[in-house]
Amino acid sequence: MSGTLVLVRHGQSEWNLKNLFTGWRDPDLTELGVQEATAGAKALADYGIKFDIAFTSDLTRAQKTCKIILDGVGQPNLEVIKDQALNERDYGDLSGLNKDDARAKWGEEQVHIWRRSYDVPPPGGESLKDTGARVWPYYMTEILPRVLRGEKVLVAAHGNSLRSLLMVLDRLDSTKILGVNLATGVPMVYKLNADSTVASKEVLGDMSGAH
Ligand SMILES: O=C(O)[C@@H](CO)OP(=O)(O)O
Repeated sequence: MSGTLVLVRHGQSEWNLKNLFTGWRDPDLTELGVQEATAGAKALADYGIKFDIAFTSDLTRAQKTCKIILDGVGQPNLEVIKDQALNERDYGDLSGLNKDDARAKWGEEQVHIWRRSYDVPPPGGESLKDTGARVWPYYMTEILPRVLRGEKVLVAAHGNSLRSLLMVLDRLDSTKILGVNLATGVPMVYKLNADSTVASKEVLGDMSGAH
């Protein structure tokens, strides 16, 4: 067994609350989002983990979640690497639109395909496959080598950038990933084998309400 990889989706953002497609737009966390990140931090503190390094995206909601977690586990000064490779999937022309308005305009099924399918991009945006094409190489070159060296690594990122990583870690194919939703602020603790496969996965919280 080698190191530990902790993945966490940012807490609720202002645009999650307003039900808007967000993508690369940069809203802040809501008060609830701060509470969710704080609860995730407490779960990790209770778990007893001390990180060696943290990664986050170029977006405020993930960076703040990362900071809240590091403060909560007593590591406020830990090095944090920020990279847009971990950004949310770019929602293109849908960015800033209301998700219910989009359903009324294009239909429930089309919107679900844009939101959760593997390889159908929203107009002008990235599919999950496109997102993976930047997340996976970044994971392979920057994150995984540290885990394989035995480090404990935090990744605070986004629903879809993390879904693309889950396809690799949980061996989910393009059909199975369709039904996967991540709750905000709930840490997923992976222990990896030396060959980079998953030895164990523990979810520190409730994923059931995720949508
Ligand atoms: O709006 C977004 O960028 C994402 C995450 O909130 O939405 P979805 O759940 O549709 O992937």
